[in-house]
This record gives sequence, C-alpha cells and structure tokens, in this order.
Amino acid sequence: MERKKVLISERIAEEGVEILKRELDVDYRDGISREELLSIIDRYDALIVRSVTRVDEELIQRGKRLKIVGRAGNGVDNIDVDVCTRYGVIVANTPDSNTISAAEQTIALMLAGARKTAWANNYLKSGVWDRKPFRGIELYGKTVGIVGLGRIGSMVATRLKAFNMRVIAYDPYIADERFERFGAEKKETLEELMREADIITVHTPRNEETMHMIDEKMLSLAKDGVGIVNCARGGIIKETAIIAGLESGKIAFAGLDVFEKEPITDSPLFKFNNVVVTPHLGADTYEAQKRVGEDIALQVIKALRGEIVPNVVNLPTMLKEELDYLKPYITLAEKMGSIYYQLERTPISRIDVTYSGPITKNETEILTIALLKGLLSPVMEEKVNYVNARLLAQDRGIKIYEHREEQTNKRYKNLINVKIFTNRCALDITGTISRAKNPILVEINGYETETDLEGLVLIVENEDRPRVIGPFATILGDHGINIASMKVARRNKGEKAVMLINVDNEVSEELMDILAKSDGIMSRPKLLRF
Ligand SMILES: NC(=O)c1ccc[n+]([C@@H]2O[C@H](COP(=O)([O-])OP(=O)(O)OC[C@H]3O[C@@H](n4cnc5c(N)ncnc54)[C@H](O)[C@@H]3O)[C@@H](O)[C@H]2O)c1
Ligand SMILES: O=C(O)[C@H](O)COP(=O)(O)O
Repeated sequence: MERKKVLISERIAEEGVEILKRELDVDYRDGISREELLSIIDRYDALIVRSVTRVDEELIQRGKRLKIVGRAGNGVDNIDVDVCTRYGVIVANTPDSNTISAAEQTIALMLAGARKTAWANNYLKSGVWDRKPFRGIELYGKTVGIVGLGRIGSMVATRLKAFNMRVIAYDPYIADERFERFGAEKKETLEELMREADIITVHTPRNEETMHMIDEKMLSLAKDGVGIVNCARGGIIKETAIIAGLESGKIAFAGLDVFEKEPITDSPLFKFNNVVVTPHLGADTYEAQKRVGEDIALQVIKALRGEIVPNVVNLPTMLKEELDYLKPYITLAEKMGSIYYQLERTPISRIDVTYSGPITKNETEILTIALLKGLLSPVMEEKVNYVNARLLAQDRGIKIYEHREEQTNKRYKNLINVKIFTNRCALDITGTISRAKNPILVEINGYETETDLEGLVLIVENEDRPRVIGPFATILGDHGINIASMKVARRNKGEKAVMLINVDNEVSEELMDILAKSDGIMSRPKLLRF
C-alpha cells in the first residue's frame, strides 16, 4: 500500500521527524516559500507547521488530500481553524508540550527587564565598565499582574510566588477555585489589575477580544514605572502604546518575545535600552521542542490511521482519561448513526439524542458528532469526519437536539437513544456497551433485542407464529450463510416480530428475494453493515 505523505513546513525536532518516518513519507521543507507550498500542497495527506506558515482558505482549498494540519506548538492564530473545519481538515496542536519553556522565558524576560541585563551586557561588551545606569529593581515584595491564568499564566504564578511576589490575576473565564489553587488574588476587571500591578505579564490567546486589550487608555491606569512582559502573542499589549509609555516614562521596562508583525528585524521598540527583546523564543528549548515534535508526530500518525487524535482544536477538548472512557461509546454512536440510511432514504429533519446514565457526567458532544459522522458518511460525496460532521448535518437542514438523563433503567448502566425524524419518527434506536466493551443495540422501534453491532446483521420483520423462523434460517443455511447469533423481538404476542441476525457471510440480492418470499416474512430483509 502506498505510504501517506506529510509535509513539514517549519523546523521541528529530529525526534518527531524520526517517528513520522516510521509510517509516512516525510518531506521536511523548513522555510518553504508560500508559492511553492501552494503549488505542492495537493500531494500531501498532512501538513505540520509552527507559527510562521499561514494556513488559510487558499492553501486548504488546494490541499485536496489534506486530513490534518498539525501545529507543532500551542497558538493556532496562523491557522484559519473555521476554514479547516468547513473542509473537514483536523487541526491538532500540542498545548501542554511547551508551556514550561514559555513560563520560564516569561520570567527570564521579567528578570532581564528588572535588572537591565541585556543593556548592561551590550555596554560591557562594547568595552565600557560602568555600573551607574544599570541599577535595577527586585521582584521580591512586588505585585505581578497576570492577565490570563491558563496553562502558562498559572505556571508563571506559581514560580513567581517563590520570589515572594504578590500575585494578582485577571481571567474572566475561569472558576474562582483556579485562582485559589495558584495562589493568585482574583481581580474582577483588567482596570483593577492595571492599577495595582508593579509588573504586568499577559498570557491570553490573541483574538478579537484580546488584540490591543492593553492600549494607551489601559496603560494610563498603570503605576508610573510599571514593567511589562509579553511572551504570549504580539499585539495583546498594543505596540504603539508601549512605545508611548516608554517615551513618557510610564513604562520602566519591557520584555517582549512576540510582536504584532513577525518576523521583524527593525522596530521603534528596538531603540529603547530598557526593552529586552527575543525573536519568539518562548518555546525554543531542547526539551520543549522534543516534546512538541514527538507529540505532533504521534497525533498526525493517529489522524492518518483514522484513530482518535487527543488535541484536536476543532473538536471539544477532553482529558485523556475521559477520552479513554468514552472511546467505546464513540464507536457505538457512530455505528448507531450508520443504521438510518441503510434502512431508509427519506431526508431527515430532526434528530433527538438522549444520553442516560453516568456517561452524562462526561463531554457527550463528541458522541453526537460521532453519531452524525456515522449517519452522513455513507451518503455524502464530501469526506465526513469528526471535525465537520455537525456542520454538514446543519447544512442539510437537520436540527439536532441533545438530552441528558442521569438515571437509566437498571438493566443497562449507560444508554444512548436516537430518534430520527422525517415528517414522523422514522427510526428509534437505543444502544449500549456490553460488559465485554462491545457496542450492542438494545432496542429498535420499540422491539427489545441485544444485537452486536459488528460485521453483518440481517434485519427482517416476520409474523409472530410457529414455522416462520425455522424455514427462514434453513434457507440461509441452504445457501451457505452461517448464523453467528440471532435475536427475535416482539411487542405483543401473535403480532409482528423483528429478527436481527448476525451472519458470517454476505447475502446476495437474489437470496434476499428468496428470503422475502419465505412463509410469514413481512418485509424484504435488509443487510446492515458495521
Ligand atoms: N512565546 C511563545 O513562544 C509561546 C509559547 C507557548 C504559548 N504561547 C502563547 O501563550 C498564550 C497562553 O498560552 P496558554 O497555553 O497558557 O493558553 P491557555 O488557553 O491555557 O490560557 C489562556 C487563558 O487566557 C484566558 N483568557 C482568554 N481571554 C481572556 C481575556 N479577554 N482576558 C483575560 N483572560 C483571558 C483564558 O480564560 C485562559 O485561562 C497563548 O497566546 C499562546 O499562543 C507563546
Ligand atoms: O504558540 C506557541 O506554541 C509558541 O508561540 C511557539 O511558537 P513556535 O512554534 O513558532 O516557536
């Protein structure tokens, strides 16, 4: 079989490249030009980038084979995630692999700014021994204001506590418990933080809300002689406001690892001695790059094998343990979803999914997505995957409603019930996971069963009376079809029943015609494939 191909457009660790090479054809093209990238992207199944490569609609449109864009790092602001979602391309990153390095770089810049290290270094190397201009300040006893108490912000907080700093933080999106856990005093507004902090460091993503969130007006609230650090993304602290602050003396020092435009080799910021700058080096340590490279390589391989990828940006986020627990239910939901179009062809207007049992304590969104993927994959030309399944269902006018019930009936611990509506309820199925962790169907349109959703399943309606099932099974046997297991379900004695038969062999259309004519059979059998 032809090996799948991955293009790496920026430098990643050798360890990651080696992992990729075990399974894929790797084109390692660090620094490839935009034009060349656009002209060859249609040859690849995966693209690995860092923060420089612009992944936009033009690129994704041309990447006809692309299944995944792997971000070897954290921030995805160079990737149009919505476009990737629309085209069914997975975007995965490595959010936990470089956080320690970014936190340490933040503190390095803070100390370098407070102690004028870079400026003194330049002075001495130019042949001047002079200590007067370089008197700095201690971090000890000062107040640091952290904007964004996420992965990196919280690491910065715990490390600065060791310097005996008072830590205050502003992050409107996290629970109070997180402030307590990291020993940070919660500030309700950014304005409050600006007024109280001696040094301000930002650790939010860059987006519409955070771009220029610290501007001239915000900075005017700060203490005179404030220090600022930006090791997150350029522009969260507006650059022209920093320049004005440095000129007026409002800002005593700045440590900047990131810039509004990158790469940048000339900036008015560079003329200030009290500004220490680095060219986006937050994640550039051997340790972080090794972790990042290995992590993204494994995710790309998983995605190309069709397996579940842990850090998909365009899917709900889940902890590994949660994902492990949900995996069998993801398979169940996808198989349940695949049943409808194997039985019916009428367009769907609405789907109601009900999750019941302890499973509801988890992120069930991924199960609904799996269900929609299973439903749409057989009938759509476009590739359907976990990333675009919901969007494609909505585009087809299908309304999706989710319900959760903490309790289930005692017989089964967890249940997934799916009702599919056309202008009426066209299919009502319930499934669960067996003790052996296999997906099973426990009810179909009010008929109770226990059928393994595995391989081939014949489904047929029959009269509930003697001499129907036996002859039917005999016909199968006479045609070399082995029955692996069989369930017959009825609602009321003597009325209609449903047979669900796991068979080991394909059933031809000719044989279906013969089976349909068997005595007491009420519908043409259908063969479900799982
Ligand atoms: N310099 C580097 O090399 C480097 C390395 C890694 C990460 N980063 C950047 O660091 C930043 C933080 O990364 P992270 O992994 O800690 O992210 P994260 O998602 O774990 O944390 C971000 C935090 O910001 C908060 N936030 C969002 N909007 C906010 C707002 N308007 N006001 C206040 N808080 C807000 C969120 O609630 C969250 O807690 C990102 O921009 C990332 O791209 C830079
Ligand atoms: O978001 C990140 O992971 C950091 O900013 C690092 O970006 P880089 O991979 O381009 O160094």
